[in-house]
Amino acid sequence: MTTLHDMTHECTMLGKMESTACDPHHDAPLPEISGVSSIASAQSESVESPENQQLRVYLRVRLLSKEELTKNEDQGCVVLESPETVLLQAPRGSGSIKSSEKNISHQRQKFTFSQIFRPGVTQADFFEGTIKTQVKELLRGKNSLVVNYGGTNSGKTHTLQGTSKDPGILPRALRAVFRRICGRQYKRADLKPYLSKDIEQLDADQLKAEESSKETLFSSLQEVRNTTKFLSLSLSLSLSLSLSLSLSLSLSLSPSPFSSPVDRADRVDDGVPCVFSVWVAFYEIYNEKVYDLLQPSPATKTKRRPSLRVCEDGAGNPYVKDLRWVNVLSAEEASKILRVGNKNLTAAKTSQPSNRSHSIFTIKLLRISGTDVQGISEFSICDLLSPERCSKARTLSEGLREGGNGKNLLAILGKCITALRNNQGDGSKSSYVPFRESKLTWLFKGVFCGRDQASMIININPCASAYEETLNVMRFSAITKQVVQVFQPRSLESLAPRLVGRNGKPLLRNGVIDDQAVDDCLSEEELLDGEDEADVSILPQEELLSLVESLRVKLLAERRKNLVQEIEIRKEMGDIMLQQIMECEELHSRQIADLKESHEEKMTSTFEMYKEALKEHAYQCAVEEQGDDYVPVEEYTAEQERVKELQRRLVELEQDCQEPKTGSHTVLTKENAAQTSPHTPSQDSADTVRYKLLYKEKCAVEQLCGEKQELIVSLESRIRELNETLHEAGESYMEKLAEVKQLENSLAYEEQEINRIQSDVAEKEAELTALREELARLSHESVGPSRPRRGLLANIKETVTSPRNASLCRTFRKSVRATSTLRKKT
Ligand SMILES: Nc1ncnc2c1ncn2[C@@H]1O[C@H](COP(=O)(O)OP(=O)(O)OP(=O)(O)O)[C@@H](O)[C@H]1O
Repeated sequence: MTTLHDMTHECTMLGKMESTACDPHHDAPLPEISGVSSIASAQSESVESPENQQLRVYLRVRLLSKEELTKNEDQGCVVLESPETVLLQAPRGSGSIKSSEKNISHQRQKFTFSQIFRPGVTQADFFEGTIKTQVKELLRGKNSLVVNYGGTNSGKTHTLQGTSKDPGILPRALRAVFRRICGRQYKRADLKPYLSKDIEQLDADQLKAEESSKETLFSSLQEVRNTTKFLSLSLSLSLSLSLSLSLSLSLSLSPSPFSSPVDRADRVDDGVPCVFSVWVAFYEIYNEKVYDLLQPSPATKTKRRPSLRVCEDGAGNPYVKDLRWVNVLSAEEASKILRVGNKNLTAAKTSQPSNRSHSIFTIKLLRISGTDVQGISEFSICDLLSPERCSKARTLSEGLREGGNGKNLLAILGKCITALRNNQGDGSKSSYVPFRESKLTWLFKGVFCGRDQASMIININPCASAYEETLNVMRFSAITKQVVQVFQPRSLESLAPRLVGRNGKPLLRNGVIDDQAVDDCLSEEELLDGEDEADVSILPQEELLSLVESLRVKLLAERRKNLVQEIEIRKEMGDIMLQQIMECEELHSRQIADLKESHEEKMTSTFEMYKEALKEHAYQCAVEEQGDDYVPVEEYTAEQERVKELQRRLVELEQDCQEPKTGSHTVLTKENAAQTSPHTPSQDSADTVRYKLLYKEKCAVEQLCGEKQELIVSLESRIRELNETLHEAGESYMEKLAEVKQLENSLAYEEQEINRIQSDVAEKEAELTALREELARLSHESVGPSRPRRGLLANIKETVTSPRNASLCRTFRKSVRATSTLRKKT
């Protein structure tokens, strides 16, 4: 019962892990069981030092075909900057360019990867650089997952399966496994994987059935029939070989790429005397339903393929119930299984064209020592459906079923990875990792709990026409790249596989058959089967019956306990999810209210702005229409006020004017009345005095008004006179101004004249000086015998002495004098 208790405890631990994902700072030691084998302790060494490593994401860029090159698909959309960095550049005319014309950063996006493989990389180099280490780890007992992802026509199949001449990573992984276990293969298929981490021991009948079903599976392959002769020949040869020679049989059966000589260094040699058994399974997840690809497709289209359930074992490890596991003895056999699965996959696709799915190929490796299974490890390769196909594949009803319920696998995968990344951020947060939302994430929850290794291969197509899809794929991969995987210490209980009977109860303990466990197994069988219970009753052993009874009670109690725990866990998860949903809802409603408020404010201010603009526009239009006749509103209002004031004053004045008349009239009337009606004398005299006073006042006011009127008239006439004078003065000023202008013009003219004359004078003076100099020279020459003057000299003499020239000089002097006088005047 110790084992049962430990399992329950671990189940609770897993439950916690599930709701909060893994806590990288969780150091609490997990329960251990005593008496573990050497393999288990070897594993515990690595357990003690958890290894943190980033989820490795590899990028492979597909080679462009000749056809694509002629279609000008190579527009440099994918630029490999370094072995880790790639730059995506939107091609001309793409949607990205159009939508981000203003934002250059949208046109060029950079992504980093663990490693980038150039288009020309060989399949062998790609395998060596990516998952080879994971395959090695499989042989050391570690579970791992490889996710192959990419857009349509991006080379996913080429990367995963390749061709017979140039195989992809999956055939190479199978080959590597068989190469490494070469010579240490467990040839019998009597130890079979059961549930998630357990082993079922097959009896002779089961073994026969297993072998015949494998035969049937292989015979379903068309090509197997074609090569039967060759295989039977090889098999007969192999049977005649000794055991050591038969180790290389798998290689001799393999096609050329698999026939390389066995590398001894590659073999597992850890000093532990154990052998290995390899089992494979191939299944697909389509529309959240799991289908076994090793089960033949139904013959008729109307018949549906049976779907399988995903369950969890007692330790909380998920597994596909009733999945077919096939024992393979060579890489060639494993490849055949792959081909059978592919065939069924294609058949399913043909029957339903939209039926595209995520397919998973799993290798389970059993490490056997004697009759004891020492360890079991798993290596899965998942081929994810391309994002475009994913959306195309979903019809309306499927979309409602899948998308409407938030069951889009890629979205969930993204959510799980994001939650895992958040949890690994600073360790303070613990987001809920929703791996149960999809079958795929549930099946590989070990990865999300940080127990198992994982890597991702991203395939991209560098064609310009595939740019948008490539960008989406890269964005998805960008989430995964940031995840740091933290390998949690595992309980040794979970590491040690258990040999179980048909009922799933462990039959082995520390390598020897546990009689008690076998008894328990039988008893449980009886518990579950009423008919068998009747058989027990005929057994003579009373003790056995009482033991059975007590075990039944205990089993019931345990089941109830498990159920309560499950309910509690579910409730806790439900509460957390509800809380998160409510928080999200509250946050969203608050955001919506804020947005509404701000939008309303913006709308009001915009409305006011438009109102003002409209008013201004109307005003401008009115001004333009009215032209000179336009009177501003303010002026018009002021004018109206003035008119009102004048009217009021007019009324007052009229009243003022009427009152005295009425008064005098009243006086007169009263005087008449005094004559006619009998009044008291004192009253009459007071009234008379008052009226007289009023009359006097009225006369004084009238006189004052008259005077003022005269004054106004005289002032007005004065103003008129002054205006006239001003007008006259203005006119004379204008005249004077015109005269001044005229004078200025004439002065300017005179000045021009003077300047001209001055320049003439200067010229003449220069001429005169030259003549004088000439004269002096001539007079100097004339000291000698006088010679008759000729030409110019004779003329100069005449010019100097002639009276006409003397008068010219005088005129010149006069004009100079006049000029200087005029200058003085101005
Ligand atoms: N690295 C490569 N080198 C050369 N050719 C390649 C490479 N990768 C893919 N191809 C070729 O490109 C074509 C498409 O590849 P593949 O069928 O593997 O794409 P896919 O992503 O699986 O397509 P699908 O969308 O149908 O799933 C094939 O003709 C394949 O041979």
